[in-house]
Amino acid sequence: MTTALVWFRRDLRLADNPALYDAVRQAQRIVPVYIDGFEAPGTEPGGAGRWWQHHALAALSADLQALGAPLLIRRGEPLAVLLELAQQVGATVAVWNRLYEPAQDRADRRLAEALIGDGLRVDTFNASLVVEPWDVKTQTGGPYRVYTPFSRTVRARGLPRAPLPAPTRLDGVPGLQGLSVEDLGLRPTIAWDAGFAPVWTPGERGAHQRLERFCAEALAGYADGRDRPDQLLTSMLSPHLHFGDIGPVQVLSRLQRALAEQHGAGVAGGAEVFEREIYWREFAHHVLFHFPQTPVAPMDPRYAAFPWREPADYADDLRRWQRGQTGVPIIDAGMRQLWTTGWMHNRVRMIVSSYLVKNLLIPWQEGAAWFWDTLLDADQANNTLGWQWIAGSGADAAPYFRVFNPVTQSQKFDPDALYIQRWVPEIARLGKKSIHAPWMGDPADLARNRLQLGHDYPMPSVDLGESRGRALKAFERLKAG
Ligand SMILES: Cc1cc2nc3c(=O)[nH]c(=O)nc-3n(C[C@H](O)[C@H](O)[C@H](O)COP(=O)(O)OP(=O)(O)OC[C@H]3O[C@@H](n4cnc5c(N)ncnc54)[C@H](O)[C@@H]3O)c2cc1C
Repeated sequence: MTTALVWFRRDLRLADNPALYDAVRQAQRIVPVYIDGFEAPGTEPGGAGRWWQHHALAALSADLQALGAPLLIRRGEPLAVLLELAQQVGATVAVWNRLYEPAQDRADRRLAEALIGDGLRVDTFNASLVVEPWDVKTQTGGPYRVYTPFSRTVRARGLPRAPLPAPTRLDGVPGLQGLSVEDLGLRPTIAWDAGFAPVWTPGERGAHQRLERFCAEALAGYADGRDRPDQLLTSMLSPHLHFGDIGPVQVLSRLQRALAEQHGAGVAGGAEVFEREIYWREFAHHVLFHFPQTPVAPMDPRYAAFPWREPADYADDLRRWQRGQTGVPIIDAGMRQLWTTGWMHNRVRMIVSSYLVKNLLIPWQEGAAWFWDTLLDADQANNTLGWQWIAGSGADAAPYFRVFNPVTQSQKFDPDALYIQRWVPEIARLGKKSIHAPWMGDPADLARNRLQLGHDYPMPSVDLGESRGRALKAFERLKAG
């Protein structure tokens, strides 16, 4: 009788899980295992991510229990844990799904070699990308640095497989002792997570509910509405994709079905744009894998000399940005949405990051670190790509002279100020002319609402025009060398 260890990591699902699928085909007994703290240095989840991990693990654990092979949770060095467990249950096979952060990939390859050296058979699979980073190359044989040719090549290949079914039963090994999800202490001790549960259902079922809602209610309006933070037109699948509650092959296959079942230009256009976003995620993983220094250093080395402000000088501005107290309503709305729900709309992520990096001249790494701790979808590939894109130093980045004007962005993408009203209640009653930029607002409107700037709501610490000019000069000096 063959016994296989199935090592779960960021593939917290039963359906379309190639490692689990393979194990069920080649072994009679399955031991699903999760190893606390398996992450390579630099990829450990932040506070919000740990909350998600807790709940997604609890959901997976219940589902595995129902199938007959409970999730065994252990703690320690993966090599020691897997070897000890293999010996304990007489396993001859270990399987897992690959991860692509460079440090994790290196650690996994070393681990596989060591396990094979100890006589185990090791099989690893792709569960979380359409195309693995080493599977596509430019015509000259190097990695892609530009999104459009990357996505053209990858999309032309189509999906690598149809989604795999979930097992209907599993034969486990009875009597194994492990930790409970609760023992891992993943939930915050200070209750800053109260706003997460009303919005999110981590785990496989929650992911499919999101996807179904998106196809039924949002897909047709996605192409036009995805930039509107006041509307619920994006999928909100990002944390589910990060933790592998669902995989991109499942998402794109469902999209194809929606296209076949629903008709109309809206759906076709929405599916086209949505698919492109999924391929931005693929691109981010490709770039991170081939440019492993990018989570901490600019991809374009010229930017290493960028004249950022010094920490002692920017500490106060950084704190105001983090707390949603900058005095610029769309920025504060976004930062408060992030703190409360663990997620921020993509358009607003671009606006708040541009403000931090360009208007405040604070290094993008500070923003990336805050996002890492507070985003439920914090993902080294996507977060790095997003921040370097905004800073102008990354792959296929926004040109350095593109400085988002938070006021015009706010007027354009939150035209009725519903998003601001929701997240910045202290100014919610201001009229349309004042609410996007109270410091330039109608004094009578402010007085009518008994709103004293600097007292009831902050004054911005920088002038938007001047700070934009300061950033452009700094970028020009850098370019001139
Ligand atoms: C500064 C900055 C930091 C970011 N940090 C992260 C992060 O840590 N984790 C993260 O998942 N996304 C990050 N993004 C990308 C994007 O904002 C989110 O993926 C998106 O807002 C998630 O919402 P959604 O699932 O409703 O997206 P949808 O619009 O429904 O898109 C579907 C999926 O496509 C992928 N996607 C969409 N936009 C992007 C993008 N620009 N880059 C890469 N993948 C994308 C996501 O997996 C997303 O779930 C960041 C963007 C910026 C500007």
